[in-house]
Amino acid sequence: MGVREKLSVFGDDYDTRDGTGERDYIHVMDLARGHVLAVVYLLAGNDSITLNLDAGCAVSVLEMIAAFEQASGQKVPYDICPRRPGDVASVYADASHAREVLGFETAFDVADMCRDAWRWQSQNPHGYGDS
Ligand SMILES: O=c1ccn([C@@H]2O[C@H](COP(=O)(O)OP(=O)(O)O[C@H]3O[C@H](CO)[C@H](O)[C@H](O)[C@H]3O)[C@@H](O)[C@H]2O)c(=O)[nH]1
Repeated sequence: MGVREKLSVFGDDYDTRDGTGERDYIHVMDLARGHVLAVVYLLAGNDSITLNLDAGCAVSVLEMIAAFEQASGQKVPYDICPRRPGDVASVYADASHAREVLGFETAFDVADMCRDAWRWQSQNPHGYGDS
């Protein structure tokens, strides 16, 4: 925010709810907790398995922009641009395996993600810096 003049939204003609790309976003705290549950599972002597840690639902680019505007109280200026080469319309995962095996559930939603991202960004406008 305040660095680029506008956000480029890569395509609004996908076969999705609003035409923009959909992705399955997860709060970093949920992701970390999922990893802890996985370590506990392995330390209990269980075999290695492959599973998804995710929210299990798709959020579009325009929905994410709206959530970020809500969290920040600021307009996010954007342009609709051509599709980005290689992008697919919608990517989301099946969260049921992690729920059944690890008891994993996400505790945070997109509003929480935007709120926490905005708080960090506001407090660290230039990132972590060099120190
Ligand atoms: O400035 C931007 C950036 C992203 N998007 C859109 O936002 C969505 C998410 O884009 P990301 O680049 O954040 O994530 P992707 O899921 O498309 O791709 C990421 O996850 C992939 C694996 O799923 C690969 O690791 C890839 O390199 C990595 O960028 C897409 O619909 C993309 O078109 C925009 O509209 N504008």
